[in-house]
Amino acid sequence: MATMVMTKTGLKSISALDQSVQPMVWSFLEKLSDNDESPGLKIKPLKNAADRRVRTGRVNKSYRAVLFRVDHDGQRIYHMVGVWPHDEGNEKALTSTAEEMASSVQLTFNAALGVAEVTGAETHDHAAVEKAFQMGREEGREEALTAAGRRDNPLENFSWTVDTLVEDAGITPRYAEAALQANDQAGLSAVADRMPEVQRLMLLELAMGTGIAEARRNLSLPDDQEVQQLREAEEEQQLTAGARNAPSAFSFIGSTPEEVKKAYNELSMAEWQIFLHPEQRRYVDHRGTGSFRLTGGAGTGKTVILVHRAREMHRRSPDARILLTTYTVALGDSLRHQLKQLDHTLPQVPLGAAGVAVAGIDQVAAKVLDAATAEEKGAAQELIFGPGRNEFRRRVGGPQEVQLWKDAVLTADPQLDQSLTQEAFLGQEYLSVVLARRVKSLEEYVRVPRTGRGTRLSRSQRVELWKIFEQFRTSNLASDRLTFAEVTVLAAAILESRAELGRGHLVDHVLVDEAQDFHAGHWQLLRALAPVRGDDLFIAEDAHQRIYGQKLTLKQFGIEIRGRSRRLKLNYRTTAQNLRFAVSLLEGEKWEALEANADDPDEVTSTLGYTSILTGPEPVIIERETVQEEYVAAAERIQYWQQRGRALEHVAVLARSKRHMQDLAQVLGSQGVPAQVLGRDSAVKEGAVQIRTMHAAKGMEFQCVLLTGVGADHLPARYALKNLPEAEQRDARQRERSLLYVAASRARDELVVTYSGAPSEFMAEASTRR
Ligand SMILES: Nc1ncnc2c1ncn2[C@@H]1O[C@H](COP(=O)(O)OP(=O)(O)OP(=O)(O)O)[C@@H](O)[C@H]1O
Repeated sequence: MATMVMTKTGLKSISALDQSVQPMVWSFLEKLSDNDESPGLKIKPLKNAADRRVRTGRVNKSYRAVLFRVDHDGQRIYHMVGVWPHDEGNEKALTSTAEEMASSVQLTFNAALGVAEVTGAETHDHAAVEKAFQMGREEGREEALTAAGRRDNPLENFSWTVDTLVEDAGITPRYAEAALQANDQAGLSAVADRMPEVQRLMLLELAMGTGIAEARRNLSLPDDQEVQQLREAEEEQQLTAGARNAPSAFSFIGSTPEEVKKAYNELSMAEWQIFLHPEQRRYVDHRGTGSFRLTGGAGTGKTVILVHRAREMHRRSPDARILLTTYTVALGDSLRHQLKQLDHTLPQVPLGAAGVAVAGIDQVAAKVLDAATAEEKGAAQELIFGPGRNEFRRRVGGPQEVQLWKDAVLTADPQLDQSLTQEAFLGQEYLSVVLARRVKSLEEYVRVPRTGRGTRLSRSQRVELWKIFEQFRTSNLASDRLTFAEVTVLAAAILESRAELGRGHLVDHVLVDEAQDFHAGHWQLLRALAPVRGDDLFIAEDAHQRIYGQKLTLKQFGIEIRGRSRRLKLNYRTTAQNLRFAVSLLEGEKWEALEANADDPDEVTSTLGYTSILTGPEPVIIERETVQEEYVAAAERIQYWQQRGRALEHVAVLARSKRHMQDLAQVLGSQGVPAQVLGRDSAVKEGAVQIRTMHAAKGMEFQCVLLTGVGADHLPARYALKNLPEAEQRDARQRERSLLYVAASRARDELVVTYSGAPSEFMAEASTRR
């Protein structure tokens, strides 16, 4: 029996194959691990190969697998390099043939890093190289690697030379030279793209400003002593140990046919499911003494880590009750889908059962409340609202809640400045002060600390405001209504009192995604869900993506993350070009995370060192005089993408407000572009572009994104700022800026921004920084 190792290039080449061929590759690997001498496999060495270990094997009539065979210490290992067309009958093939690949690839030991690597594959990857050059030409410029223009190569800031890159960082000399010649981050990513995996990750670490020793730690590379020992070992041992030392490039998928089959059944073809970055792996496995916070820009893999971590925690403790939660129901659905994709055998269970439960945080609150006894509900109501009874039948939020605030202001008729009677201000004050502090009377409200609230209030203003709050509550009580925010604090109160009565907690561990948007009620609920102990809460957030909530201090909810917080910098979604654009929208603003790092308060919200592993065309900005012309230009761009083979359903057209979506659909339709207007939960149809609001694109990603309406008239949206007190206006403006960042960072490959009239102030400011 032989051990099967999947290389990252191997996985990529398999996922590029037709769906009907992919299972044949896995069945080939299964048979190979059982008996590599089976004649049907046709395992053959190749004459004149660059590496004597190389073998080809028959997947089917048209495809051959390319593998390395390593025999060490009585054990046989096959490294899957990939699957390509067989040369017979494929003379005109555009892609490389298996035989061409097999003749050039080598499995080598990188003596500086102590890892094995596959080299030589890129010289035959005609299709990828051609695509990169074509992309560059179509955008009217050379490929980023050789692009002229502003020099902004991050390596230059750290005085790297070819010699130090080669000797200390283990980079192959020709890549070291190319990396130092790159004009900018995008050029560097283009070079990195061609490099063996561990070298690539090392180069990106250096580009983020990490020193060699730290980079080695981040990449979980072996220490000096081990590398030294391996340097002196025989080659077969170097390659065997070197593959284990490089889990980001090689993954051991099994040493029996059953194990290989299990790997196939558990894993689909997505890279993130098999090759986690060593740093991601560390956070998946992290065990701590309390809560932990992971922060990082859009696309740095926070969700991927949470999903893996949920599975890992379940594997370690099958009896543990784990909750994976996020901001909305739709994002919860997407988490559920990703978890299933990662491991369809993992039990997804109802809240509070052993296994992993996945739900939006408001769903969790509703479930707790709905499952509570009448007695528990009564006690919680008493604690939050004071006397009175409500059956908790009707739930309100959104525009309905806005109307209720308007009605309450009209009825209460307070003596207040207009800015203090805006629904946005009242809703925040009610949530962050009245509900969060469980204020039940005027006496309590005039005395309660309002920490973190920007707008100061005098005693008499509080007296007038309380009239509105009281009216709001009285009318809701009479009509049997609860706001979603009220549901969260009631649910928290129910869980707290159960714990106080010694009846335990609902779950053991909570994993939170999109935490930057959670409000005070959500945090109370999260704290009450799990007992305070090791790994109780694992929180993923990005302060730059706060588009709903306000900055809060977690300590006030009994959540202590100081000293237990880390930032991710490597972006897996967005190309270097799009990332630079998105980040330029953020700079020049003061950002605050849920909690600063004690030793470096600005670290959490810094964008310093954000780096992308991908490269592509520069974002395109299209300016037109009128909205109609703008939308027509959008349609033309979509047609251009379509001509280049993009499937329309992978194109997202994002708008600031719902009311623009129908207009967009109408103009796109009139230009012959099929379009679908989607809400958060709508299913996507094939063959039509997706029109969504920028808000609804949160947490999602698309191959191509068209950001429309990024003009001064729409961003920031006037209605979002109207008549608010000054401090609230600042927050609201920041949320609008974040919204643009969220929307811009949804693009995987290509980003186009359109506006009519003058550009948004956010764009104008950013263009001076790019
Ligand atoms: N190790 C990896 N290998 C390959 N792809 C990865 C890896 N980690 C993450 N990705 C991919 O990068 C993209 C972004 O990941 P993810 O959604 O987890 O980021 P995020 O930090 O949660 O983003 P956002 O904050 O914007 O929601 C996804 O397409 C994901 O599959």
